[in-house]
Amino acid sequence: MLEINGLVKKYKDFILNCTMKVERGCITGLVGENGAGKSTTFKAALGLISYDSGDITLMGKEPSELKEEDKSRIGVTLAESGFSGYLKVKDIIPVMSAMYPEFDRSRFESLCRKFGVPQDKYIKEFSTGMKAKLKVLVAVTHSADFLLLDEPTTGLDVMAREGILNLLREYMEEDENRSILISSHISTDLEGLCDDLYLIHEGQIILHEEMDTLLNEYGLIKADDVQYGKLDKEHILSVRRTTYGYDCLTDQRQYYRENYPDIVVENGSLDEVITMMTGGKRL
Ligand SMILES: Nc1ncnc2c1ncn2[C@@H]1O[C@H](COP(=O)(O)OP(=O)(O)OP(=O)(O)O)[C@@H](O)[C@H]1O
Repeated sequence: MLEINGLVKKYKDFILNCTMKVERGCITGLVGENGAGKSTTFKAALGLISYDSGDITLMGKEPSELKEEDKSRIGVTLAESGFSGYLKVKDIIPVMSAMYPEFDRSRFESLCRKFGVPQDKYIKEFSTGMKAKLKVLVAVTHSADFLLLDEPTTGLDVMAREGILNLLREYMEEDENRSILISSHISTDLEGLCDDLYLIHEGQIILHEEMDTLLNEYGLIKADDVQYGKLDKEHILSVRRTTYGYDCLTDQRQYYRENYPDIVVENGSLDEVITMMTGGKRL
């Protein structure tokens, strides 16, 4: 669905260097802290910004070659985009119908009711969460094959977040050929949703792994100074000094459990994997 190879985008004090792939039928997550380069990646993929080098193929074409018909098969939410505040939801319905041949008006209206998005109120009077929900509801109601969702859950409360994540799961279940690329700095959003995860840090992809592997094979070793000294470092990805010794991130927790029964090896949450990869010393 999307292939990015050696994308380089330079700003004054920032360089993005990104290679990633979104497979058909998969939900791929892009996680990273503020300013890591998530939105820049999305904008480049959609042809909204120029880039210095690299190749991008979106649904088989370069972004600049995408025709209106191709674009109508993509559902997009961008962090800083949105509808004019001087419109009401009922005003944007005819616009959506004109733009997207497959726009499903009745589903859109029913989702607006379900998610508490008012149809008769100016968008400028919407709360942050209402605006965020509206963007996702538009993206999922025109039979797109591919959703590119940049921070779709930002500003949503816990219940609304869960509702939107469920909506995305349903969207995928409806057609096995669909795909989603979703970014977030909230790792728990991605943990229960994505098949595949990329971690971006200071413009670089520093980790790419299947979610199952991350959750089932990664682990956090808690070693004191002596234990750390004896530890085989072969499968250690990063290390962080602690008050009692060292925390070590491994992608083979079972190996350490079997070979070092005296050392604590925790499963490690996705948050811990991210913190260790971005804040620890990578080996
Ligand atoms: N138009 C621009 N001109 C100059 N620098 C820019 C521009 N757009 C983005 N940047 C810089 O590129 C870097 C990456 O920004 P980007 O918006 O891609 O990050 P992000 O991962 O989406 O962050 P956030 O989670 O805060 O939205 C930042 O240092 C930002 O200041």
